[in-house]
Amino acid sequence: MNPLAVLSAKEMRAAEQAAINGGVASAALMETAGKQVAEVAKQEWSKRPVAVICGPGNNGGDGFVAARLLAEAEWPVKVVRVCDRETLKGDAKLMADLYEGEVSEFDANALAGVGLIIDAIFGTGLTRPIEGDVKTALEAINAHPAPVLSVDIPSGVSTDEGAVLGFAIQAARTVTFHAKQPAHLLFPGRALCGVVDVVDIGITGEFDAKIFENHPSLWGARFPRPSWMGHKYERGHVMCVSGGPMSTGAARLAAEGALRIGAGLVTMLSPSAAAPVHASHLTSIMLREANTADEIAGHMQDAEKSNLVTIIGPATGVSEQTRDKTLAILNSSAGAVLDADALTSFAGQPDALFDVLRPDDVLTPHTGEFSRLFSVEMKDGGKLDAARAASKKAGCIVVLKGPDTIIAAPDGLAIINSNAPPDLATAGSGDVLAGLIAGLKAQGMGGFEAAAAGVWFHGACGQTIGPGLIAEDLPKAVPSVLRQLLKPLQEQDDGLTSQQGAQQQ
Ligand SMILES: NC(=O)C1=CN([C@@H]2O[C@H](COP(=O)(O)OP(=O)(O)OC[C@H]3O[C@@H](n4cnc5c(N)ncnc54)[C@H](OP(=O)(O)O)[C@@H]3O)[C@@H](O)[C@H]2O)[C@@H](O)CC1
Ligand SMILES: Nc1ncnc2c1ncn2[C@@H]1O[C@H](COP(=O)(O)OP(=O)(O)O)[C@@H](O)[C@H]1O
Ligand SMILES: [K+]
Repeated sequence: MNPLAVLSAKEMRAAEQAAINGGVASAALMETAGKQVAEVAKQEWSKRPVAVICGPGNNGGDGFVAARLLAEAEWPVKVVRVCDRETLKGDAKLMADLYEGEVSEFDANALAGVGLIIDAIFGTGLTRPIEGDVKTALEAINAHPAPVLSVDIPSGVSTDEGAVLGFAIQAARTVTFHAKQPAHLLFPGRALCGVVDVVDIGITGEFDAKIFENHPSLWGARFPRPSWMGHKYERGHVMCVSGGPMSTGAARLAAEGALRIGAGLVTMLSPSAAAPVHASHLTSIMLREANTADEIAGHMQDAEKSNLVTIIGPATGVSEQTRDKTLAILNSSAGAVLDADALTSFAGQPDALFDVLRPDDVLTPHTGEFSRLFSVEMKDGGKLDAARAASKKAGCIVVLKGPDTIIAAPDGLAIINSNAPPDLATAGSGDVLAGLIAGLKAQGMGGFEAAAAGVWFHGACGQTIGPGLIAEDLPKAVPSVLRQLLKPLQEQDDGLTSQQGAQQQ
């Protein structure tokens, strides 16, 4: 299975069942899961008194295995149950029976003197909000100074959404099995996991995953590189629609993003009143006047000369005019990246937009713009489903931005980004992202891959700059990230070329 695949709770159960159908005993899977938890505890912490807190299901079963193996390694172990003994069944009961030490019920003294807490209370089987005695136990765990190692997922976090159901454990580290689940990548779940270890427990076989964690190995093979004999017209053309004279910076940031990521030509389409402002700033980016939707449509005819992608939205203003200009782009043969005001201009009449979007067009809303356009209230943990549903509804690629940006395609495929530092939460950074995506799309990447690559690049540039980042820095960081990304790909190519040479000799 692709190591970047992200599985839902249902898919995890299906993968587990497929392994069992293939001849692996379910108790063997639990034994390996508990063993891996004990191994991580031993690797990460010195020997110390450990409390293993076990819940009523198989997550608790993993806890009993870890407790047995840590006790065998002569760790001082205390097992604490947060359920009635009678509720344990199947493999969890088997593992509880195999544990020979004392098991107590959770009370005020349960955590006295411990230096590590293993949270095996709830995993993928959490079905309702945490309350009552269980909540009291979780609160006591979070209030205790010892670090927490969570089994599979911090108890209280919903696997498929990453939302807190009532109350949740704050872990220092989380050991999960076979593949990550959405909650390991989506906030607030991601922050509650601490460091995530994905460990093998013997589940093999292919799985038709629909969700992936963003990484160059998903799209690196299609990442554009200039060819020896190439010229600028082969590297695509990005046009960027500017706002009025007092709102020109956002469009320039987008244009610079597109140029830096390798678009052969970038042209600013500016209202006449704003053209002198752009003229005093732009050098390698070309400038043309375009005041009306008809004039924008005229410029879109350049799509016949080279692969043209047009960005509209960054500081273009929320207006009927922006709506008409957007429709002019979508009714031409130019590709489109729609951001900010181009999206909000269709709030209240989204069908006028959805009716003309094409499958490869890209929308890049932040959660506010998303809520306005798709008329959904964003709630914690609802992001993945919301982005996938929106993509299907709009019939194009949707990039729902934030610390855990989702890239969704109408066929249900989705990528969750995980490399963006919080320094990116600064004015204009989203404008640069629109430019990066458009620049990659103009160079021939499909909308979904261009969006995933652009979002990853944006995060990598953010990391390169770090604290103090302003949006203007992002395009300048592109060359060093490009160098890092393309070097391993170049080495692969060189290896291939020398092998071919050796074969020919
Ligand atoms: N998939 C795999 O490959 C492998 C999975 N493995 C492990 O199995 C784990 C999943 O196990 P699981 O399905 O038994 O669910 P789990 O999370 O233990 O909890 C279910 C129990 O909690 C209860 N309950 C729920 N919500 C509650 C609440 N708010 N407050 C109170 N009670 C609540 C619920 O009760 P019910 O809803 O039925 O009333 C039920 O009794 C998975 O995370 C991993 O650790 C590994 O062993 C091996 C390979
Ligand atoms: N806390 C955060 N951590 C990481 N990235 C973030 C965070 N907040 C915002 N971002 C990223 O910063 C960019 C902000 O874009 P946007 O909200 O459109 O701002 P602007 O319109 O000012 O450009 C998006 O790419 C988003 O994913
Ligand atoms: K847990």
